Amino acid sequence: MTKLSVNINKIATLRNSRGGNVPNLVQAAVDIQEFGAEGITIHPRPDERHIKYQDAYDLKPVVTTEYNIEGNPIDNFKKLVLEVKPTQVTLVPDSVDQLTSNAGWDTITHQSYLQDVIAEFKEAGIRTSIFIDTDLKLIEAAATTGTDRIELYTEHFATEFDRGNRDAIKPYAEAAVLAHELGLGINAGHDLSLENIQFFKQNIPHLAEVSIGHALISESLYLGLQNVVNMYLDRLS
Ligand SMILES: CC(=O)[C@@H](O)[C@H](O)COP(=O)(O)O
Ligand SMILES: NCC(=O)COP(=O)(O)O
Repeated sequence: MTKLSVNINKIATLRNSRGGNVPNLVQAAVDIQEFGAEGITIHPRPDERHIKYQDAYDLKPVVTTEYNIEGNPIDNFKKLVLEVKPTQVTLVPDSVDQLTSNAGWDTITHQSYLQDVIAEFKEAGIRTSIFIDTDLKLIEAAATTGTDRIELYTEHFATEFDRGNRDAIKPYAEAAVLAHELGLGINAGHDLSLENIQFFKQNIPHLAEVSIGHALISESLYLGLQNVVNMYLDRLS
């Protein structure tokens, strides 16, 4: 079964645009879970452009499914995650000012750093995942970091899918097969959408979770949030 974790960053973007509390992020998380989503994801960036650090604390009591906090493990982020204790932390090698996530970890170069950070979160009882590309050498090195899971970075797949290139799925399928053989759980995310999610799901073995935000919230502007959540669940079933 592949769990749908809804990334609510873009709801926070809308909320912040007027400086108040509309739409209410906590209520949105409650409703999204009632609509059937199996997780809530947030990505508090250092500039708090959308999710604020306080949101991570405010959401903790209402996320009764799986709570996934994503980010670069800088000191403030590590402190936040260790205090909030979500179900899962997903480590992403983002720089402070980049527009969005655009690369996975170099698990070879950063092997010892990742080992230390992952050990700290695992010691706190938090499941770990690391954002990664499909390079098989990087997948192999991910296994020795001690991480519970990897999150396949799916932007390239989504871009190629839009161009009609269905062969772009092959590196992701190969990476998933290797990761499973190495004992790694498999998540995926970035630019997944109603258009591409079913094809992705059908071709990726052992897919435990997808985290989807930008497309899902954009699609909800036209089709409604509850309807879109259920459309994703149908495509993932
Ligand atoms: C790691 C990942 O792919 C998502 O967390 C994505 O980065 C969302 O971040 P933004 O909503 O800031 O684009
Ligand atoms: N980890 C991916 C995520 O949380 C959402 O990415 P996107 O769907 O906003 O591109």
